Amino acid sequence: MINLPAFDSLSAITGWFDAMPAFDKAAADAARDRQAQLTKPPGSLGRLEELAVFMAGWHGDPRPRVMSAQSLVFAGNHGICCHGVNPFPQEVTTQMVTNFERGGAAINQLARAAGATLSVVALDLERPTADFTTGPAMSEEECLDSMRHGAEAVDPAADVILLGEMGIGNSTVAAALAHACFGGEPGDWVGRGTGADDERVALKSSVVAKGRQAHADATGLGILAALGGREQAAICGAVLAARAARIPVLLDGFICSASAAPLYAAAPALLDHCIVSHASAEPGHARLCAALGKSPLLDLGMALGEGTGAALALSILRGALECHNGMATFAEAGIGGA
Ligand SMILES: O=C(O)c1ccc[n+]([C@@H]2O[C@H](COP(=O)([O-])O)[C@@H](O)[C@H]2O)c1
Ligand SMILES: Cc1cc2nc[nH]c2cc1C
Repeated sequence: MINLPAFDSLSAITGWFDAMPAFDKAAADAARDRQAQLTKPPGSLGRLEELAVFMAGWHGDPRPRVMSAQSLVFAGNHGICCHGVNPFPQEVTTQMVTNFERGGAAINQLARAAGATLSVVALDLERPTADFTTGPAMSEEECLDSMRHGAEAVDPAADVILLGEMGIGNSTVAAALAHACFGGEPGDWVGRGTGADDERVALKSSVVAKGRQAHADATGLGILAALGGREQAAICGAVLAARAARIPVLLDGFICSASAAPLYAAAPALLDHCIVSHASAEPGHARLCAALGKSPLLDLGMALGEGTGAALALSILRGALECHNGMATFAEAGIGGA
């Protein structure tokens, strides 16, 4: 398990932030130097070059490798489903967890294809969070407990962590988190999720507006407890644990990015070791990525969740590191530089 102080209170967690490991600039500079010597025109591997430098800085190693990749899917249920924000019934969360366990979901195929292990963590599915329009979704203790579960699930031996989620109704939760962290109108963050029609989209906006009204004073990790769900809290715990162990993180789509937003609201540098793996088809994701200062790696028109975009991004990351470590330099290949 990764060594972190006890998850005693949300304010105590905020106190850890300054002591979290930072990017190793010397290792990143050495990786950048190597990129300049590889047998290609400078910059011609585009984002792959940035990925290699990013991995070097977080691993503290100019020649970073991905020997072990862990995909983590957190599942939770949500009190706001009582408003009818979800086209699919809430039981689908548990049914999909069974599907993950039997190997039948998209993430099973994509994690295997990308060479990642898959761990699924179901968080108290029989006991949905509370309806955030009338009170906090989670008590501080409930929120801390889910953060702890998320942190404990991270494999300290992993070289990269892929985060994903499953939770019927959580596109409304994600919109509420993004709205509370970054402002704007509820409609800026609400989308169709698993297939809401226009009427249901309008209902989702009104639920998000009521949630914000009910928790207007919430800031930072207080937003996570007030408006989030257990899988969102677990994602935050996993992001913190990965950071403590210098393990880079691939965040999945809209829901996963919004889940991490309260950490950004508490201290923007806390997401420096995270990459947004793909641009979700949910319309609020572009705005959310801009607010987080992240540029998604892929854009495949996907909006599934489960960590599917993160699994696909792992293959890109592997390609980047194969080039970084395996290519010859101009000197080695006897090719004249520019
Ligand atoms: O992360 C995304 O980009 C994303 C976009 C739309 C839907 N989802 C998934 O769909 C579920 C939430 O949708 P809904 O309609 O029930 O709020 C949840 O299980 C998410 O994993 C995920
Ligand atoms: C079937 C189904 C699969 C999912 N995977 C992630 N969210 C989902 C939502 C539904 C409804």
